[in-house]
Amino acid sequence: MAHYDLVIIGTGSGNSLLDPRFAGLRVALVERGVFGGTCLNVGCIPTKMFVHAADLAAVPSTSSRLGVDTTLDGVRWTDVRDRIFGRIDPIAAGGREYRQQHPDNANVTVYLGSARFTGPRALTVTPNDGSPVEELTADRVVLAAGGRAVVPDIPGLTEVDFHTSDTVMRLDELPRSMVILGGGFVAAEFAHVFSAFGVAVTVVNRSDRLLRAEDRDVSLRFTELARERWDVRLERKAVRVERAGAGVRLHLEGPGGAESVEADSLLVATGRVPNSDQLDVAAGGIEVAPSGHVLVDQYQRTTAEGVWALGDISSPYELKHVANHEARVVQHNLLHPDEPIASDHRFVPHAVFTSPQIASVGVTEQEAEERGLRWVSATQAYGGIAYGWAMEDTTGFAKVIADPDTGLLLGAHIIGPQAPTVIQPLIQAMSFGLDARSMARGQYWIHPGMPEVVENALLNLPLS
Ligand SMILES: Cc1cc2nc3c(=O)[nH]c(=O)nc-3n(C[C@H](O)[C@H](O)[C@H](O)COP(=O)(O)OP(=O)(O)OC[C@H]3O[C@@H](n4cnc5c(N)ncnc54)[C@H](O)[C@@H]3O)c2cc1C
Ligand SMILES: NC(=O)c1ccc[n+]([C@@H]2O[C@H](COP(=O)([O-])OP(=O)(O)OC[C@H]3O[C@@H](n4cnc5c(N)ncnc54)[C@H](O)[C@@H]3O)[C@@H](O)[C@H]2O)c1
Repeated sequence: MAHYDLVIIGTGSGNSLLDPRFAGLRVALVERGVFGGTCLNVGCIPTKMFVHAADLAAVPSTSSRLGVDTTLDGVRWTDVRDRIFGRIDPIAAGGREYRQQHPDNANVTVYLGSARFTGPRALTVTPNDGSPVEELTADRVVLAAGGRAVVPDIPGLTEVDFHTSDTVMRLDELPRSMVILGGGFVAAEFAHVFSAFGVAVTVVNRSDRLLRAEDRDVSLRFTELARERWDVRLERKAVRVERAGAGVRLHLEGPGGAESVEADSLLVATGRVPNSDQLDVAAGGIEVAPSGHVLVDQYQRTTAEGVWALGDISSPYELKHVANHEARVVQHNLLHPDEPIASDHRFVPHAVFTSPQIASVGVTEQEAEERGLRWVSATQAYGGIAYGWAMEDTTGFAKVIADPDTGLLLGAHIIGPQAPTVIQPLIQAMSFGLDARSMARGQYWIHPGMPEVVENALLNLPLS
């Protein structure tokens, strides 16, 4: 049995905890999969690299409106794929080698295997290479073991070849058609990527609109635009899956009765669950929410003494910038146990890198209503600002929500070009308590820049 000062489970955001300040501690780092975790290997980074390529491939579908006729001569899928993973895979391997071999990490032992609790701060690690199970104990443990894609219990699903976000980016060739089950982040981003590359995409969704968690107007606008690009089947329940030649057939039930949809490939994009069950955290005295997320306090401490958690295993946000923030909090609290700092989850933004892009921070109008807040809102179309004219944009808008008395921003929701970039000054204003009027009139806004959509939305607010 090996004893450590600190055991970290998971090398996504968990790997970023270690720096020279931990050199005096005996540390074990446990990883069962590819070093670097979800964001680097199968999440944010490769998806956005595919999205950028897809945006280029989509240019001909929009440029002729502006009098510029272009054509897409082809998408060399394997070149797109190999450029992306040719960049990412060496980073993952380099990260592992650095922890395993570099003198900076003389105090770090890397275990490549699956960790599981057997008692308070006591674990087994089952090595990936089949060597004997190791037992570890530690003074302190950090859970950074993330989550995994959910595979719903649909009859026949496990008998066909299907993909999740873990595998779909490494396809050998582009399919002619793809059915995507789900209507959230992953579905919206991959539907854009594959359809821009020429794949006929069908999206099957349970509810009556896509990206349902977004502001209602954003979700409705996105659904309307999605229906123009993809075969979108709403309010459908997948009841059975079967092979159809080399592809798959999904049997659906919906408002119009029974129907089926066939495609060369199937992408299951129905959410993620935390990996707390596979770690058997209960054996470590660690409590979880009904969703499986490990319960943490404001300092990222779990219910077990000496055990911290961060990122997707404990955070319902399931976003990398949240995991990074929480990792910095845990890092500080491990180094300075007598002066702990709290995580700040007040203004957590997110973006969906689909087409058009979507970004959001703070409450929606629906949430403001439910919470009984005093609020006003205003909207500005991209089409009403100069850069929107340049792009001939007819569908994008920015919505801001504010307290009518103080002018403090409560939320912002943008659908349109560069939404994740355009929203950033609003996140800053909310984070630093800048009111809408000061924000709009207390600074220059570059003319004619895209952020004028934000300036005008702010000026449109009916503040008292
Ligand atoms: C397709 C996709 C696209 C995404 N795009 C974005 C985006 O654009 N922006 C954004 O903010 N977020 C995005 N996310 C979410 C983001 O990737 C996650 O929020 C983030 O990676 C979580 O980091 P983490 O450190 O908590 O967990 P992870 O990065 O998942 O790391 C957990 C690690 O723990 C390991 N592990 C798990 N169980 C065990 C065990 N028992 N023993 C040993 N090791 C174990 C895993 O192998 C993994 O390497 C995306 C996610 C997906 C799936
Ligand atoms: N740009 C980003 O930040 C980004 C991109 C991708 C993923 N992510 C993260 O990854 C997480 C997972 O993404 P996701 O799209 O898989 O989840 P999601 O929660 O966004 O969407 C899941 C979708 O699947 C549907 N669904 C759930 N169970 C179903 C079932 N049994 N049958 C049919 N439909 C079902 C839901 O109605 C929903 O439409 C997200 O929570 C997000 O935080 C973030």
